[in-house]
Amino acid sequence: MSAAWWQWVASRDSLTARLVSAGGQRAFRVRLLDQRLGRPRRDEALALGLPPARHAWLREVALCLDERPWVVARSVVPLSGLHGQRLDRLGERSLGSWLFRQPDLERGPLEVSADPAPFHAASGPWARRSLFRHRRFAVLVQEFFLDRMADDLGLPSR
Ligand SMILES: C=C(O[C@@H]1C=C(C(=O)O)C=C[C@H]1O)C(=O)O
Repeated sequence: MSAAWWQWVASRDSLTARLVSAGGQRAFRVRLLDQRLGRPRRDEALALGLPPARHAWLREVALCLDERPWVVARSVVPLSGLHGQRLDRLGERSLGSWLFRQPDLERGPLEVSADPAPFHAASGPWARRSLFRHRRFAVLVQEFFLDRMADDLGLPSR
């Protein structure tokens, strides 16, 4: 991985905040692609330690700068840790801006891959995921960096 991509992929603070800052004059927007109760994929259930058929809250978004998606993300939240948090009300507000305001937030190790997003057609160089915990609330956040981000920021292709 190039050093320029490492800066993005290995960062552990809010990606939303980093995108806003890197975007400069461009307008940041979270575009909601889908949110529903459903079955996580097998690898997601494993990462969360959930029994295979257990339903979870699924949220898929595109993080856009001037309406161009730079990152697409899919988050999976086990229902057992949801106590009154209305994630469906989040809508087009960033999950990160809520998450990073929570006290006692813990973030697990980042897992990196070059897998394409299974829910979006645009391709990209890198993907990563990590588990956030805040008391009993847990969310697996999976972020797929897209080629468009590399083009707009003049980053190397990988
Ligand atoms: C986890 C963060 O939030 C971002 C916002 C997301 C959303 O709104 O669904 C999803 C993934 C993240 O990239 C972050 O800012 O680091």
